[in-house]
Amino acid sequence: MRILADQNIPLVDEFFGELGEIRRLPGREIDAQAVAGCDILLVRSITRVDAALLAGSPVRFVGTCTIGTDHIDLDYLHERRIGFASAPGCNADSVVDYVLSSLSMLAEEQDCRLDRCTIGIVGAGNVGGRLWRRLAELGARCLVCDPPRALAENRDDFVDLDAILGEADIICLHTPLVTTGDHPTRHLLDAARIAALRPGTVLLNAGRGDCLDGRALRERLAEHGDLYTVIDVWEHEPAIDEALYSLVDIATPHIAGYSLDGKMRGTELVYQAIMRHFGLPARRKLGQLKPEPWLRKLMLNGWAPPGEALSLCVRACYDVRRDMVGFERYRRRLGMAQAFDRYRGEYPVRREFSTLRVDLKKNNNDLREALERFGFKVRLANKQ
Ligand SMILES: NC(=O)C1=CN([C@@H]2O[C@H](COP(=O)(O)OP(=O)(O)OC[C@H]3O[C@@H](n4cnc5c(N)ncnc54)[C@H](O)[C@@H]3O)[C@@H](O)[C@H]2O)C=CC1
Ligand SMILES: O=C(O)C(=O)[C@H](O)COP(=O)(O)O
Repeated sequence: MRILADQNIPLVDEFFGELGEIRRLPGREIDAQAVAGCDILLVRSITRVDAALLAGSPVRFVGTCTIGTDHIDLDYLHERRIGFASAPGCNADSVVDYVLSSLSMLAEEQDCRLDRCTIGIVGAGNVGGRLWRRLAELGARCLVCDPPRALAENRDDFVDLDAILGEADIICLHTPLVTTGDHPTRHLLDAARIAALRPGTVLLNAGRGDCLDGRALRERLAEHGDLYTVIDVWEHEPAIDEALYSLVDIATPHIAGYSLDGKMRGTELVYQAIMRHFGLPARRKLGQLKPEPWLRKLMLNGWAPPGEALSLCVRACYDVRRDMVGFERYRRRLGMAQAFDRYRGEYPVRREFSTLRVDLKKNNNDLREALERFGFKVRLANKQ
């Protein structure tokens, strides 16, 4: 079989080498000519997969090593009986780590505590659901909006979006981009809702750029400057609105899910789906291929102050400031659009919180619980 893969997908040789010949291209260069001679197409979110790309090609299977599928014309694949797989949940923990790193940083700057905040979560799937669990365990009050789940599961513990806008100190957007049906998300946060945000609200978007009206946000920030914003996903990536970028507190180039663990898990999930589709045994396992993290453990004294020790572990494992500063450095050198893609292509290795083990020399329940709630593994060293 002939396989064409986005060059930013890790472990392609290791997982797919046995299936045939592999060719790699930058995602934005995958065009109709490139797919003309391939049976399996492996993409990430920047390649639009539709009739314009695939008509007349021999492609029999499309895999996207991402959670989002808004770049894929699923109806077209279905009509043409082209097999398809995405990688649900693959990098959900990485996005949650990104959110916790960003919120911890803001909490530190503003001298406030997350467990005393009301946090609105919009979209409670793999990402929002896991964030909800971790924040609720931390003691934060969470208001969660997910109308499709509220309807399907007949639950009454969800609230509507406007209630969140009026009450939450922090609002985290984790919705997919949906343009049809009863619950579309394009400009879910539109000009009216952005105007309704209370001064001082922290607004974070790590879903899709189009879920939020960027122009309205830019106008509010330019006129009032009264929100804290964390924006990872943007309209018109990679040529994003520079004026908005310059007003945002934490601005990153769509890397919330970019841990090595999340990306490799995405490859493995698509590999498993392809082997199932073609009736072949899936012998390769990610466990055999994943490198050891370079920071495997930290040792803390039991009397470490929980707040400080927690933010030290967060920063040691993943400090969102690294990406803000790194992206800005690229932007100055290359200009926005090129910097956006290049930073992602050359993304430094990042590991999930769950890869870091924290050894506590003496038990300290508050610290142990806080670390575990953030996703770190904790071991009591004096019990070994
Ligand atoms: N910034 C990044 O690097 C990443 C971004 N993403 C984005 O995050 C999105 C969510 O990821 P998952 O949670 O894994 O997806 P998921 O499919 O598990 O969950 C999405 C949730 O959003 C809900 N939803 C749909 N329409 C809604 C609406 N109008 N209002 C409120 N909730 C609504 C769904 O019912 C579902 O529970 C992805 O579709 C992708 O676009 C995902 C991974 C990385
Ligand atoms: O998984 C998703 O959905 C994402 O948004 C990806 O993490 C984005 O990565 P790329 O597909 O743009 O490399």
